[in-house]
Amino acid sequence: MLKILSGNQVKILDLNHQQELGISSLELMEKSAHSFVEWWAGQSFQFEKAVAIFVGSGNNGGDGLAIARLLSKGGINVNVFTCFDSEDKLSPDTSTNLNLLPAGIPVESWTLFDSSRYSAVIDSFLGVGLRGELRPKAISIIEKINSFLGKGPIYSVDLPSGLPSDESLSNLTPVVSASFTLTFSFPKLSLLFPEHASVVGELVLLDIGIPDESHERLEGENYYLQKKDVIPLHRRFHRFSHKGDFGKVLIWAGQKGKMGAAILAAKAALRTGSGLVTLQIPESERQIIQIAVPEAMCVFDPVDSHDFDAIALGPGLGQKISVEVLSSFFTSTHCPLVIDADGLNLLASHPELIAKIPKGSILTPHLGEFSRLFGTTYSSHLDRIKVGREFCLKYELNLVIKGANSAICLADGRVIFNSSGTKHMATGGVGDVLSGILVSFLGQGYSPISAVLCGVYHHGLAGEIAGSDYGRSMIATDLVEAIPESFLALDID
Ligand SMILES: NC(=O)C1=CN([C@@H]2O[C@H](COP(=O)(O)OP(=O)(O)OC[C@H]3O[C@@H](n4cnc5c(N)ncnc54)[C@H](OP(=O)(O)O)[C@@H]3O)[C@@H](O)[C@H]2O)[C@@H](O)CC1
Ligand SMILES: Nc1ncnc2c1ncn2[C@@H]1O[C@H](COP(=O)(O)OP(=O)(O)O)[C@@H](O)[C@H]1O
Ligand SMILES: [K+]
Repeated sequence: MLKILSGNQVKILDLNHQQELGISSLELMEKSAHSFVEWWAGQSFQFEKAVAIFVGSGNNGGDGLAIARLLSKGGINVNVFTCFDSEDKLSPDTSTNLNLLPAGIPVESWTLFDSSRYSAVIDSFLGVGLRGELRPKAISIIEKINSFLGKGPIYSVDLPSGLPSDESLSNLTPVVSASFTLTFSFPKLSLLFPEHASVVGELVLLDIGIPDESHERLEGENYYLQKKDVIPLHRRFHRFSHKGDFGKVLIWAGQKGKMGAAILAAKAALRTGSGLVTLQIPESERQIIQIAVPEAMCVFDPVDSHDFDAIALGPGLGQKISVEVLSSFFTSTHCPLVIDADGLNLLASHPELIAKIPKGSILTPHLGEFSRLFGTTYSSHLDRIKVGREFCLKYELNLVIKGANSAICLADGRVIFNSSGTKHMATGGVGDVLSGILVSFLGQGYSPISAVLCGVYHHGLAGEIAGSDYGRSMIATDLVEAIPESFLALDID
């Protein structure tokens, strides 16, 4: 899995890579620029006017100068705007790239930028080298770049200029507001925080040939989960596999008026491959379930949890369950649980129960549920992750902090950011689907860590697949129906 490094570690990563493979920093810069331009070529952009490229004096600026040269070579009209006072200040590779710039490309000071004369802007002013508070001139440059907002797309190279790589900012005014951020090698931590969504825009990760193992050798506990990581985590079944092998799961969900949550979770569990799905629901609501999900069975009284391989608790459940019932359920249950929605709200009201949750269980709060559970309204994702990580280590639980790039805090202390998903998933019931997927993997005998990684990844991928068909009209049911395609995409049968 790809380790997310800090901005400070990038230089060490580059140096190690140079020493091991004999690739110079200049060659790495060239690779970065090539990966940017290749992505650009794949987008088939058609711009009437020129592309403005803002370049700083560090290596981020060097990337921009190499990009300017390559785009110009490809027939694109580019104009370079320098954000430095004198060429003496340039990093060595940036200086080399300035000298390599073809004579025909206009090079002017950033102060001369007139936003009406360009179709697009490339922001390669500041990258991971930003340190401390922005200086007044840098703020003016960022404001100049942002004067282009509303006139066309802004493509930020590595990071939106002004955004520190590892911090959470409460005030985003002096940060470039990118339409796309194209980041090299690994996503910088701050690009994954919801509070920065408005400046990061669409996030694109560009491979520059540094293998995951080179990242792994450096310190850190944050990772980025991709398709290649989850494929080997899947269990393979054979010709003689029977429904018992695929697990018996219980979903304790639903109340009058909220049976949709139970239906979505049950369908998702079945589509993920569960052998047998049983719903624990109020008896008055049984007909809804038996008609909507004929494959599922129903029980109406508390059951013997030993009869199940995994149990999900919470979707649409309401909060009328007594603390005594919940406490004895946790104490008598030995299989791992998935706890979502009202299950989490009940825990928030009775935090003394947390210690009784079976080890390895998966809790899936969205940001609101997270704040309720941890008793404070968090505005910084960095704080959420820190608190979530300590919680998981203390109680040996796994926590999915849901949203774009859901952050998965594992019981072993790692924090894993998911790469799959789409904004079209922000619609009611999509979280219930996740509960069904997760309990299904647990029931199929996946370890809690494999279940949470496979589950969160498939959920996002199914969201992407359904989103590409339905766009903003996508509903949670579409995501359930896309689960089969997400297995096909990973070649899992
Ligand atoms: N493996 C990879 O990821 C690869 C990374 N590569 C690229 O290198 C980039 C990192 O380059 P880097 O280290 O040279 O730093 P960079 O972001 O250009 O910033 C330095 C500039 O910021 C300025 N500055 C700093 N603080 C400031 C402040 N508070 N307020 C105002 N200004 C401030 C500082 O000014 P100075 O303090 O020197 O006056 C200097 O001008 C990385 O993001 C990626 O794009 C690729 O080329 C190769 C592979
Ligand atoms: N913008 C987004 N990008 C990617 N995934 C998203 C986005 N918004 C929501 N999601 C995902 O959709 C699900 C929503 O869950 P939740 O808020 O519990 O919904 P509900 O309670 O309506 O079922 C989560 O898994 C979350 O990660
Ligand atoms: K930048």
